[in-house]
Amino acid sequence: MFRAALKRFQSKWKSYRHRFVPWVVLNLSKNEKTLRQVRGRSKDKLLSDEEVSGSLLKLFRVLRRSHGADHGQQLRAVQSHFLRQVTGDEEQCGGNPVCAHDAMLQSLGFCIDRKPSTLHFAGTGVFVTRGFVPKGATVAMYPGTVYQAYEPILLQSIGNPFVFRCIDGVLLDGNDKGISKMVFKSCSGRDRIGPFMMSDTSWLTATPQNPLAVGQYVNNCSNDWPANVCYQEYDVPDKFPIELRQCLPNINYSLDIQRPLRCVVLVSLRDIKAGEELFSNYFTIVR
Ligand SMILES: C[S@@+](CC[C@H](N)C(=O)[O-])C[C@H]1O[C@@H](n2cnc3c(N)ncnc32)[C@H](O)[C@@H]1O
Repeated sequence: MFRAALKRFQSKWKSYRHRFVPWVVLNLSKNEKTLRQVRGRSKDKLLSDEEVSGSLLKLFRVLRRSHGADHGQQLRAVQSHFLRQVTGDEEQCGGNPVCAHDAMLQSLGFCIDRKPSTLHFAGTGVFVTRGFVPKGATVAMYPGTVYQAYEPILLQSIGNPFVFRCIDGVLLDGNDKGISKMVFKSCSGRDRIGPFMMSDTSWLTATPQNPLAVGQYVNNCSNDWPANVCYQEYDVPDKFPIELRQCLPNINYSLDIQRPLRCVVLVSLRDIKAGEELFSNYFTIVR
């Protein structure tokens, strides 16, 4: 009898696609109405991988171009920073010489950023701060270390609400503190090809260079606040330009993984205006 109950539990558990394990255990019964159901894995993708690549490349190219301009501008930026301190004027974009948010607005037509959530006791959330997000846009990325289903993550996952699970069991640890942060930095320092880094570590700070990389802070929807974005897996294609991989906020935990890098993006389910908070669905059932 126990075995039958265990089997039933296992098959129900396996049908969940995305889950932040502690959250699901504690809240599933409260939020049954907000479950997202899809017919099969292939039906779950709202955007093709090519469309996701298209948006990322558009942003990354602008970011890299402005970064290239950085070197020439750095001295001027330091001078103007000093001047602003003297005159008391406010700096834009946390003091970055070139504003990542401007690059985002220019390339994607909107900006997102972290702010206290609209929901009580939900901590930080992610908001559209400028521009307009049309339905079916790549709105954010879920940063973090990528663990294959068979790799150990026990230590990093204890009390960690940022461990995201894909349907194939791949895990993304998007925690920007403690041991998770140390692991990401160490893997990122390890992987480089020639002069090129293979990932971006700035999502671990308050001012990510890739402003999309705040998706781990998107809160779960509720009955009053329906989901306006959903998660979608994106395997980085081989042809993704090597010099732009340094903008990707994901890295494999192990060096010798023989499959494309797994990223997860958030896609808008409807048009979203400036001022609105992003809400995803922490529970998706694949039937
Ligand atoms: C992936 S984190 C999201 C970021 C989180 N808000 C923060 O500030 O760190 C998931 C955690 O956010 C909180 N959270 C997410 N959605 C929520 C909601 N609808 N109501 C209350 N808390 C929520 C829960 O504490 C959950 O464990």
